[in-house]
Amino acid sequence: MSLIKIAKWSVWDTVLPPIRQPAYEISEVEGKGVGMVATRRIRAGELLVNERPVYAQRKRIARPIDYTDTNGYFYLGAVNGLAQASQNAIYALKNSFGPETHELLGILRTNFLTHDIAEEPDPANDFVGIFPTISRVNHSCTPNSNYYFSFGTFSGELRAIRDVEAGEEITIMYVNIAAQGRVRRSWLKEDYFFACGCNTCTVSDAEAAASDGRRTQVGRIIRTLEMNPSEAPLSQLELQDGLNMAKAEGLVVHYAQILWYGAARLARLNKRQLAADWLKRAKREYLIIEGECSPTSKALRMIR
Ligand SMILES: C[S@@+](CC[C@H](N)C(=O)[O-])C[C@H]1O[C@@H](n2cnc3c(N)ncnc32)[C@H](O)[C@@H]1O
Repeated sequence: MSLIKIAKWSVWDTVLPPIRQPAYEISEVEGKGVGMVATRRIRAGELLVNERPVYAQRKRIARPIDYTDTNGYFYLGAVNGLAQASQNAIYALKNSFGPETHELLGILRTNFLTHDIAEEPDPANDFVGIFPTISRVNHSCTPNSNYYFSFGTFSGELRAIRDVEAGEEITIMYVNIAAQGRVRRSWLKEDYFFACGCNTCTVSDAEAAASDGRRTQVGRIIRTLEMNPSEAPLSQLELQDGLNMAKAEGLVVHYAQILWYGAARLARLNKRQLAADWLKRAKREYLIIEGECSPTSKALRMIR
């Protein structure tokens, strides 16, 4: 994708819809730096933030060898060319990396969120960007909100995925939360430098083992479905179990994915009535997690 092509995107003429009733404040959250906290009751599906990235790049860039993590030159060159307001927004963000990493690079790596650069997402060509407000949202292994990148408006969107009470912290997932607790915590420590103390990570050993079992199952079912939903070697019972486990774990996004992909498998198994019911439910769930303009929500629009 060339820069000239990107500069000509009609999306730059679109004005992002204003958020009429702000629902949060950015304030200190004990042991986490700052975070986003609800200032009123929020309903599942409510759009909390929509913003364009102030900086974006390919996730993996080949760098000349004289550009190191310590001198940060490569990134300085790019960021120094941005408008002053964008630079200020970047430098105001948290840096969780130590002194061996250049400050700017530390800030970028602490706050990057992945986004798409084409209508059809290309996992082999991931892009990452800096979204000054959404970057303030902390992690939970059972988050109450979802970060979604809308290619149509080229903006990051933050939506509540369940009802949130005033005073509750707004959270998203930084890593694959269908992984086992031990694995999630090692990723979070390695990439974000914190020990996760969320409700899911601070239960008894017996509860943790049960949760790990359910999450592993949910992860396996989604990976199997994603490859080829209708031909996935999964029975109706396994799909139903996966759905129940996603629900029990509060994994709202995974729950929606099992409904959506699982419906194709159910149709292939000749469970047409159930498949139709799952599509109806998937439609409701995708409106909550991604809003009405996402490709999946659009595909589900005709479902009554
Ligand atoms: C993208 S920033 C989030 C906002 C950040 N708390 C701040 O003060 O700007 C990511 C960093 O926030 C902190 N963080 C995020 N989630 C956390 C959590 N659940 N517990 C402790 N620290 C967390 C870690 O320092 C992490 O590297």
